[in-house]
This record gives sequence, structure tokens and C-alpha cells, in this order.
Amino acid sequence: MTATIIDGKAYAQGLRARIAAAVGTLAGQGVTPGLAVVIVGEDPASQLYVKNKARQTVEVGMRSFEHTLPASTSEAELLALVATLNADPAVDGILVQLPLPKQIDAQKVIEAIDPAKDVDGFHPINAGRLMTGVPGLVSCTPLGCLLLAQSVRRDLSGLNAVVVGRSNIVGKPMAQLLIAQSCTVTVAHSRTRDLPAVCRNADLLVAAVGRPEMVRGDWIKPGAIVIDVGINRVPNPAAGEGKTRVVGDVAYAEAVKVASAITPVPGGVGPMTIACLLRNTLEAACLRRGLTMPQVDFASAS
Ligand SMILES: Nc1nc(=O)c2c([nH]1)NC[C@@H]1CN(c3ccc(C(=O)N[C@@H](CCC(=O)O)C(=O)O)cc3)C=[N+]21
Ligand SMILES: [Mg+2]
Repeated sequence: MTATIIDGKAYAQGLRARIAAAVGTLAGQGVTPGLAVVIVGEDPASQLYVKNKARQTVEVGMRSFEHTLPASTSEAELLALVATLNADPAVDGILVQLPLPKQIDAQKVIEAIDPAKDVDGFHPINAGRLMTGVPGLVSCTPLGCLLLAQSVRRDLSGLNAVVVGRSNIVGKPMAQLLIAQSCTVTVAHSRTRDLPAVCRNADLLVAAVGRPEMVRGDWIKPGAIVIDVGINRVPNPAAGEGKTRVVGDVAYAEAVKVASAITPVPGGVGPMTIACLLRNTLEAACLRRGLTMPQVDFASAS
């Protein structure tokens, strides 16, 4: 068996097209959603990622506000900027890029963001809403993973889902989303005993550990759906000295022979994370104004 490759790049493009259409409708009502992205420090990879986000934000017809602060920024200065963005009516979504320099308490910053503008879904209010089944803003990466899994199989109910990784950003919200889809969910992590055996039980496997190619082909149940969240930059000596390539948390070449469907890296979950950020910004813009959120997640256009 060779797995179907889940084309996250194409799915994300389709999702962005539907978001753009909805933004067009909002424009007719005099509303332009705005997304503010805050980056602290000059890390070149982060800079590029922020630039891509800004470009795609403008492409769907939203306003993009970029704030690049020096790495020496104090916690008080960042909190002051967050307060300004909370109060700015042109800003519907606020993303503070993580990780933050060590002089800044990231949790304090996350909790300072207005939950109605928390398009990352990291605020405890939104995390708690997800856990309790109350509508709210959902973390972009897990939401993107769910949409990709549902692009293969719309009804996930009854499946054994294994999430490898227990971070607040991916693993935990992913588990909550899958519980809400009536999966039987196992959250595995670095201390899990016999991780390969646990993974072999998964009809749906979500790998979010941040270890290059850790999940091997023989950890995968034949016919399983595999969602690879990892984006790991590793040396690529074949391409020349000092060259790198990006690999996931799953040994793709092995897994593709066993799974029924699998996301590639790059071109899988990553592009969906950005598309879902725009989706959440649209949602925040609608909810803040008492407008109904247009249905953008499952329409057939792509
Ligand atoms: N507050 C906050 N929210 C985030 O969502 C957040 C963050 N901080 N800090 C950094 C990480 C990283 N992240 C990525 C999203 C998309 C791609 C992406 O689109 N990747 C492409 C290209 C990969 C490549 O070639 O480098 C792909 O997978 O195809 C990558 C990385 C969001 N993050
Ligand atoms: Mg990817």
C-alpha cells in the first residue's frame, strides 16, 4: 500500500480562498479584519515566517500590523504594546511570536491578550473553553491538523487517536479537539512506556514531539491516517557541506508504505497553521462585532 499524500499546501490555499471571499463580504459591510503580529528579537527564520504571514494576511484582504521589537525589550514594554493592541479597534487578532527572550514571562504575556483577540488560542480562557466544549478561538496548528484529518475522513468518531506530544500549543489542544470528534484519545509523551506499541494502536496518529523522524514505519498501524506536526531542520550533507533540509517527526519514506494517508513535511501541517490563523482572525472580527462567522472550513472549493 502507498499512502495518499495529504496536500496541506493545496488545502491551505483553498481555505485562504474561502477566507478571502468571506472577507470580501465583510468589506461590503464596512469591516476589514486586522491581524497584529509581534516579534521580539531578530532571529532570521522567525523574520521570514512573520513576513510570509504578513503577505498572506494582505492577500486575503485583511490588514496586517507588524511590530518588531529588539531582543532587549522588557516584559513591561511588551505588556504595554499588548495593552495598546487590545484597545485598538482596528486590531481583531493578536499573535505574539513564541518563544520570547528569557527576560519575558511568556505566560504573563499570553494572559494579557484580550481572549476575544487571542487568535493563537493560547489564553487560558480559550484553552478552557476548548476543554469544556464552549465555542472559542482554537489553536491554529491543532485546528489545521483536524481539518487535514477530516479531509481524508469527515467522520472521525470511534477512531483510536494517538497524539504524541503533550505541549499546551499542540498536544493538549489536539487531544481536546479529537475528544470533541468522539475519538478515543491517548496522549503519549517522552515517558510513555513502549511508545511503538501505543502508536501501533492508532487509527489516527498525530506526531508533535519535535524529534526528527522519531516515529518509524513499523510503529504505524496499516491503513492509519498520519498527521506529522514536526518541522525539524537537519543537516543534509548530500546537498553539500553546511546544507540543511526540513523533516517531520515521522520517518516519511517508511510511513508512506504503511499508512492510508499522510501529511508531508514541508507542505503539510505548516501551511495549514497560517491559514487557520487567518481563519481565526476572521472569526474574531465577526464575533467582536456580533456577526455570524461564515462557514469556511469544509466548503468544496480548493
Ligand atoms: N505565537 C506563535 N504562534 C505560532 O503559530 C507559532 C509561533 N508563535 N512561533 C513559531 C511557530 C512555528 N510556526 C510555523 C507555522 C507555519 C510554518 C510553515 O508554513 N511551514 C512550511 C515551510 C517549512 C520550511 O520549509 O521551513 C511547511 O511546513 O510547509 C512553519 C512554522 C508557527 N509558530
Ligand atoms: Mg508541514
